[in-house]
Amino acid sequence: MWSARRISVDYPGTPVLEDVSIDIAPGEIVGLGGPSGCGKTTLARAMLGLRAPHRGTISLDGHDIRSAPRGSLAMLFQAPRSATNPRHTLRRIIDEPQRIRAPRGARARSSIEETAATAGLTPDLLDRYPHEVSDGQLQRACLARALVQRPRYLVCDEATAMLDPVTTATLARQLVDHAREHHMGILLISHDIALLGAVADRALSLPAPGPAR
Ligand SMILES: Nc1ncnc2c1ncn2[C@@H]1O[C@H](COP(=O)(O)OP(=O)(O)OP(=O)(O)O)[C@@H](O)[C@H]1O
Repeated sequence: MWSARRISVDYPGTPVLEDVSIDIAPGEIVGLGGPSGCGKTTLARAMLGLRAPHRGTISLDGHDIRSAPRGSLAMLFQAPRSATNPRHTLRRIIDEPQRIRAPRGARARSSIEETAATAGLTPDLLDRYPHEVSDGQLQRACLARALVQRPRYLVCDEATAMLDPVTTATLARQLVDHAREHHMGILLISHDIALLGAVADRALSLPAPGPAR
């Protein structure tokens, strides 16, 4: 179980999250909505251990998130072009987490092809550079990069916002299938209520920012 328990997070001079709790079980897809600026990305960053709450705890299987094994959590961002190196092929982009952990090796190579296929990428695209593929194809490479280490939990932060509805639906379906098969929990952040309704097991909403909070 991946949990935030009664967390509060501030940026200097800006209280963002106040007493927020959330649990995500293995294989569960939890939607997170709410108006712009309400703190969805901030909650995701806290859940990933990238921003410490000033109150409350974040844990993975009951242990503090800071001791989570490397590769157990992954994140898929909104804009693939700003999340990838334009000088690297898609193959190298997908391989990046493994290159950091275990340089070279046949096992890594074969899992790239496999993971790319899971993310809906055909092998002929793997030797292309980001400027030679569409946004949707590049986002699939980012998804493959996120999945290549078999994370136990994944955050998707508006990850389909720049894709057309058909590509979004296909990508979401592939992601859900993967999550079910590998018992991977997903925190799915989106403004798209229809997407959350179609894909999430349940959805939460953060309140609007403002003095009333
Ligand atoms: N690094 C930062 N420093 C200071 N304030 C920040 C920082 N990052 C975000 N904020 C502020 O925190 C609040 C919540 O931002 P956050 O990005 O978490 O909201 P969000 O719900 O994800 O918004 P959106 O739906 O527009 O992406 C906003 O008021 C934002 O301006």
